[in-house]
Amino acid sequence: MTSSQPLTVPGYAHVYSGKVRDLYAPLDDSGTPRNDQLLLVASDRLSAYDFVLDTPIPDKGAVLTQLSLWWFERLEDLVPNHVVSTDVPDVVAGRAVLVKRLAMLPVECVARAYLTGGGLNEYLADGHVSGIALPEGLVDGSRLPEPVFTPSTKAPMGEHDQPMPYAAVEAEIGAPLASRVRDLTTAILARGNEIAAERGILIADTKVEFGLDGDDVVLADEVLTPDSSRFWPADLWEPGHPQPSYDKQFVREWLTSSASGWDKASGEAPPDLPEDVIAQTRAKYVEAYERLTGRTFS
Ligand SMILES: C[C@H](c1ccccc1)n1cc(-c2ncnc(N)c2C#N)cn1
Repeated sequence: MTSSQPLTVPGYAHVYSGKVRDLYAPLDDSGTPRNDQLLLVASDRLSAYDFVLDTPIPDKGAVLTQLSLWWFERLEDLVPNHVVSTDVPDVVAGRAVLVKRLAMLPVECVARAYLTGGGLNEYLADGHVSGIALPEGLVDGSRLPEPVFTPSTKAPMGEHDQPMPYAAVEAEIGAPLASRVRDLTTAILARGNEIAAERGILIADTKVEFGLDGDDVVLADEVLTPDSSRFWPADLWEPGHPQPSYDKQFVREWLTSSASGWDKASGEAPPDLPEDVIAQTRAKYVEAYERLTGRTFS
């Protein structure tokens, strides 16, 4: 199998591939794809600087899948989720989840507890983020008084999501649903930080996706993973400059060092990662999982 062809999963038909995850549909007895469930498969692929690196990070897919399942359990009092089963084919054991197929809302629901990235750029331009006025004097990494909802569009693969004014969310999905997903998104991040901070991790921001099951709003996709969120080591938090990434710092530092021979501005794909960077990055994913869940990754 070349890296460009999706994995064959017995009993499932490939539906879609994202940067680091793939979607499959279960087949019914006649071999026809069912329309009531999906299989979400997390790969070991890692995305950095808008490139999907050729070098996989062993067990990344499994660690992030198990972490997301742990968070779903801890968020069930806030919102139901789409998980149906973790009984999946051996070829994707531990890194796939059978989920209920939902009518997905066309909004990337982002909440920010700390100011950085695109939110910081918006703030520096006019003191607001997503149209919400923030206190003066904030800098890169500043903690916000409370999590802020900063939705964006669902851009096609390879393009960047665009900030979506709250009024546009209301126009798209209606005011009641917009209010519901805003409140849920900020509550999920607040809950995540309550738990993560006790374990030495700050979750600066997160992206969640919701779908509808009839009239019910259901939490979908993955939740509070280092792929959907910015994880920062709490002991290194220092507002005023870019914070080190909990999980991607080794990759970023090597890729931007002279050792890689890569020029980020060149537009060329990054080189393969050396074994030590792969091992260190794997260890950080496992460490984040074990610190947050208190479980041993196996
Ligand atoms: C963006 C994301 C994706 C995940 C994994 C790989 C590529 C894309 N995605 C999720 C759905 C989706 N559709 C219907 N029901 C659902 N429960 C879900 C979910 N989750 C569609 N796309």
